[in-house]
Amino acid sequence: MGGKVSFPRINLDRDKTVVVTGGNTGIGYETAKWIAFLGAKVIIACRSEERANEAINKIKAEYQAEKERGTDGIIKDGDLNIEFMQLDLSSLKSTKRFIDAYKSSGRKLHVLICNAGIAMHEQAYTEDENELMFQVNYLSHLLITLHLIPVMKESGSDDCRIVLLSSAAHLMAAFDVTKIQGNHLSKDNFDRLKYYGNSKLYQIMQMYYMNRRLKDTNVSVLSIHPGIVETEIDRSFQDLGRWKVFFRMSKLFGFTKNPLEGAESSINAAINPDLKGTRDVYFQNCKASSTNSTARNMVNQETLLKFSLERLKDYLTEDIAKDWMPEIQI
Ligand SMILES: NC(=O)C1=CN([C@@H]2O[C@H](COP(=O)(O)OP(=O)(O)OC[C@H]3O[C@@H](n4cnc5c(N)ncnc54)[C@H](OP(=O)(O)O)[C@@H]3O)[C@@H](O)[C@H]2O)C=CC1
Ligand SMILES: CC1=C(/C=C/C(C)=C/C=C/C(C)=C/C=O)C(C)(C)CCC1
Repeated sequence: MGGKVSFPRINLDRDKTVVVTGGNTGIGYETAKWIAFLGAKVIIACRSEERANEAINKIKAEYQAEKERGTDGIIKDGDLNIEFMQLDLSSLKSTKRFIDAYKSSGRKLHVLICNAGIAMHEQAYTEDENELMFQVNYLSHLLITLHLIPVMKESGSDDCRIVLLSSAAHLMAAFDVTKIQGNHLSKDNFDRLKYYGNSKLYQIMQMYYMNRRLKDTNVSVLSIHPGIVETEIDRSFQDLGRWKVFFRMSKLFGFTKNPLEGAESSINAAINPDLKGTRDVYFQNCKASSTNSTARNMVNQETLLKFSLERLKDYLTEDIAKDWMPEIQI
C-alpha cells in the first residue's frame, strides 16, 4: 500500500521555517527528515531531548547516504538545518514554555505541523485536569496555534500553513460538549477508540473554525489522515488484543504503510506550492477526502471553540481570547 511517495521533490527556500511536533519518531520523523532534506529549517518539538538528538543524528547520517546516492530533490550544498525544542503536550505549562521560547528566539514560522499524538490510551487525566488524548492531540496544539499564528502573520510570506494530523477515526466519533472529558465514565466504560476519535474530530473542527477567521490572511489550515502506518503509535494500546488482530490482518492484506508512506500527505500539505491558499481540505493519500457532518457542523465547531478557550484561559492574553471569541451565540 502507498506505492510511489508523492510529494513534490523541490528545493525549498532555506529560510522557510517548519515546526514538526513529535518529529523524533514515526510519521513526524519522516516528515521532519524530508522537509529538512529539501532545504527548509526544521524544528523538532518533542518531549525528550535525548530522543530528539538521536533522531537528528540519524537524519544527518541518512542525508549523507542520500547525497552520495544522488537522490533527486534533496539539497546538495550546505548542511541540514534541524534543531530540537522542548515540548510536552500533556502539560499546558510546558506547552506555554515552548511558545514563549519560540517567540523570544525571534524565529520566523511558515509551517506548523501538529503531528504528535497518542492513540487509544486508557482513561487518564493531565495535571491540567483534561482527558489525556484530548489535551495532547488537540488542546495543547490549539494553544500553540493560537499563539504562533501572529508569528506566521509577520513572517513576510504569503503562504503559511498549519497541518493537523487527524485520523479516519474521527468518523467514529461523537460530539457532546458535556462529555468531552469522559469523567462521567468509569475506567472500564471509557471507550478508548471513541475518545481517540473524538480528539481527532476536534482537530478537524479546529480546521474549520480557524479557517473562518483566517480567510483573509496568509495562514491556512489543512488536515490529514495518514493511513494505517506502522509506527510506535501502538504503545498505548498494546493491551488491546482485538486491535492487534485487526492491525495484523491489515498488514496481511497490505493495507498498512511504512512511516515514509504515512508522511507523504503531511509533507505534501506542508510544502506543495499548488496548495497555496487551500483551506478546509482533509487529505488522505494526498487527495482531498470527506469529513463527516458532525465535524462540518458550525454550531458544534463554535461550541468546541468556546469550551477550549475556557480550558486555556490561564494561558491566553486578552487579545487572543477576544480575537477567537465564538462567532455565534451558543
Ligand atoms: N500510525 C497510524 O496508523 C496513524 C497515526 N495517526 C496520527 O499521526 C500522528 C503521528 O503518529 P505516529 O507517528 O503514528 O505515532 P508515534 O507514536 O510513532 O509518534 C508519536 C509522536 O508523538 C509524540 N508525543 C506523544 N505524546 C507526547 C507529548 N505528551 N508531548 C510531546 N510529544 C508527544 C511522541 O514522542 P515520544 O517519542 O517522546 O513518545 C512521538 O514523537 C498522531 O497524531 C497519530 O494520531 C493518525 C492515523 C493513523
Ligand atoms: C500494522 C501493524 C501494527 C501497527 C498498527 C498501527 C500502528 C496502527 C495505528 C492505527 C491508528 C492509530 C489508527 C487511527 O488513527 C502492529 C500492531 C504493530 C503489529 C501488526 C501490524
